[in-house]
Amino acid sequence: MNFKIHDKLVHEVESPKGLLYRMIIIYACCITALLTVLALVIGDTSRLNFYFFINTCTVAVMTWFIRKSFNIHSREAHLLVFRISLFFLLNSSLASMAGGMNLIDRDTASLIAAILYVPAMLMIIYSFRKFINYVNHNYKSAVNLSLTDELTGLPNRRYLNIKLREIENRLATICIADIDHFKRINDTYGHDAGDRVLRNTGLILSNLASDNVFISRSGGEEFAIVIIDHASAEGIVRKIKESVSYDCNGTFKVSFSIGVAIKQKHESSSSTITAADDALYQAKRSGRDRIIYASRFNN
Ligand SMILES: Nc1nc2c(ncn2[C@@H]2O[C@H](COP(=O)(O)OP(=O)(O)OP(=O)(O)O)[C@@H](O)[C@H]2O)c(=O)[nH]1
Repeated sequence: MNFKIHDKLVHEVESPKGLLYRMIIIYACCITALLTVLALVIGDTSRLNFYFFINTCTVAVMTWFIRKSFNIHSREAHLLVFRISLFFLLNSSLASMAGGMNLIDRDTASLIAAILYVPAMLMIIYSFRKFINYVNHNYKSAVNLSLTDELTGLPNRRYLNIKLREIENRLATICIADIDHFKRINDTYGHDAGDRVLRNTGLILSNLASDNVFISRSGGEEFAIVIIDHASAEGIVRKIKESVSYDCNGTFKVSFSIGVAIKQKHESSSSTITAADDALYQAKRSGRDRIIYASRFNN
């Protein structure tokens, strides 16, 4: 299978194509060399001082940054804006260098440097803001993907574990719902039919989820439901069971067995899950297609 998983948001190109960035390096080197030669030949050599050294270093750093930015592979427009802003900054430094060496009038040099510097900074601010949005957007997508079950679109087991940690000190009702004889559906009507049942169940369940009702696919044909601080949990469980039990075009019937356990504030989520699992096991043992509450429910 030919697929590639990218593990970076922004890629550094191993062998950069195109000569543009090389041309900028050559341009920066040539202009710096030209300014130095002009200063030596027609200018005041006393100007080749610390100020000159600082400017040369700035130009070298700018050129290095431009080279790095051209080595980054991204089709995002803000990267182009960033590259242009770096080029403006480079020229701003070169103008200031020429002014410092008295090769052009200092006021003119300062004006050119300022004119280039202002749009460069605005473009850097713009591209930085866009870059942050780009990173945040991709981060959100990655988090959503890691917490969502691909087949049903419901929260997955990882998300369920996060939810269980969140409700550690809260009163909640936890249900484990399992499709009855799902293997038979797969074996008789094919794996695709089984997948369709799971997708359809996911669709129905996602419509029943709310701020207080968290519904996830915890594995295979099993769904975990967490009802938080809800007085009418019993009614919700019944409604969920009724909604997901249906007749599939007259060919087969989809039914669920559900085990329910109440989590008291001081109880751990994991012990409640175990109690709900035991209740589910009883529901399966006693004929399936039913809701069984863990004995602690009545305590
Ligand atoms: N189509 C499909 N089948 C799956 C998926 N995940 C798990 N299964 C199947 O689900 C079936 C679960 O079978 P069992 O654990 O024996 O449970 P069951 O047949 O529902 O029987 P009971 O739970 O006792 O009613 C297995 O055949 C798995 O291969 C999936 O994503 N898609």
